[in-house]
Amino acid sequence: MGCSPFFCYKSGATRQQISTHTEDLPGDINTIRYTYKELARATENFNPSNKIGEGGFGSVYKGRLRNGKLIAVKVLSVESRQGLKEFLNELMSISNISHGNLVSLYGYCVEGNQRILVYNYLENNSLAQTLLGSGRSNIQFNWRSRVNICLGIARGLAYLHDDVNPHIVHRDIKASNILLDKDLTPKISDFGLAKLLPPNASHISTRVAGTLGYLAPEYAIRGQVTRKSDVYSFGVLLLEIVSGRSNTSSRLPYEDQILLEKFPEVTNGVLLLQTWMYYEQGDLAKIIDSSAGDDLDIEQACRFLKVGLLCTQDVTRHRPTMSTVVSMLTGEKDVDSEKISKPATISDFMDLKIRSMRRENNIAFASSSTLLSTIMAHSSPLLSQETTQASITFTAISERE
Ligand SMILES: Nc1ncnc2c1ncn2[C@@H]1O[C@H](COP(=O)(O)OP(=O)(O)OP(=O)(O)O)[C@@H](O)[C@H]1O
Repeated sequence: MGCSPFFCYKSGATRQQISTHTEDLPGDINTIRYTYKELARATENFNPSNKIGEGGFGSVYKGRLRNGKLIAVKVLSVESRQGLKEFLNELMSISNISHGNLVSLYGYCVEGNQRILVYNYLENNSLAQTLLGSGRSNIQFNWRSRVNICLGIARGLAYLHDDVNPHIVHRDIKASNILLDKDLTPKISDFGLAKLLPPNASHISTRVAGTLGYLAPEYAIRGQVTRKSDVYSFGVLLLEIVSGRSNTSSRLPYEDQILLEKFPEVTNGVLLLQTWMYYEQGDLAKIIDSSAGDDLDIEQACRFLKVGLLCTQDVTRHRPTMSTVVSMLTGEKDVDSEKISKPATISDFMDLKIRSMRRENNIAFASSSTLLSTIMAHSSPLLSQETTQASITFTAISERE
């Protein structure tokens, strides 16, 4: 494990102190600085045919360096101020750490308005586009490969949480941030929202960011970042990998429509509640992806699902640490079923909030935008417009009503 001057706070710089002006870039970033010309050459002038993705940060291009190495070049969109902050954040979060289940940052480029990150190129795209995508991928995720993916992500997160000093909370663990190499080894990517936990701090308060469906409720409500908020997101991801379904998908198989009758307020967290429902009925195997392959080990898959339920418990101390999760996934440690109760979903909170606001204000919301702005005005100051993904669901709730 690397311990950079930044991570040990020897540089005296904290994330908050670093301004977003180019000239104030921290000098102790332990990685290669590329010229814009080099990266333009590698990507054939950022040719659209080399574009492999688009995220909140900007566009991602595939490229080849002069030494033949394939790279992924992430170009920050110029107008994105928030992205600029994330650029510095990502750079500092991962430039000095390395683990087999984290993407490797090769370097960066800062020239004029340009801010670019350069990673190793991962051949098999993200879990969101392959396992959970709409049938465009021809990768077969048999059970063995899913076990390796779940374990790899758990190990990568345990490393960030326990082995790096200060500890890192990723804050945006989700299927589109898990990239796969040619052997389907998972690599955690996108450290734009990562937070460094100061030594001895149990949590830090922050503006809420992240992605709906994976957000731990206490983080969404109070903006408190702890390692347990990542554990929650990991739990959701674990259920998605075993079931092959997205937690936020509104497209449910016909036989599962009953779930929406049972929990009519739910617009996301569907998979979580579905898993809980089958767990209560003693029929957990029903949620396992039917295309998990001939090598499926049903007992192991059910254990993974129980770990997912444990990770998404409402009470944070009932969620295991990531190193315990690793032990439970490998079978070294038993899963304590007695600790499993109904998982928490952010929908519980939003529905409650809407109802209590209605009671308080006696209002019928005229439109989704009125609803959204009223919620924002009444919410904890930590809940902000930055929570763009959450906004979508606020809207969805109001439209359904
Ligand atoms: N190192 C890489 N190797 C191969 N493809 C990559 C790499 N990094 C990113 N990509 C591709 O680019 C896409 C966009 O990545 P990016 O991290 O910018 O956004 P995202 O995680 O999909 O979305 P958001 O920024 O909203 O969280 C990924 O889904 C993936 O397809």
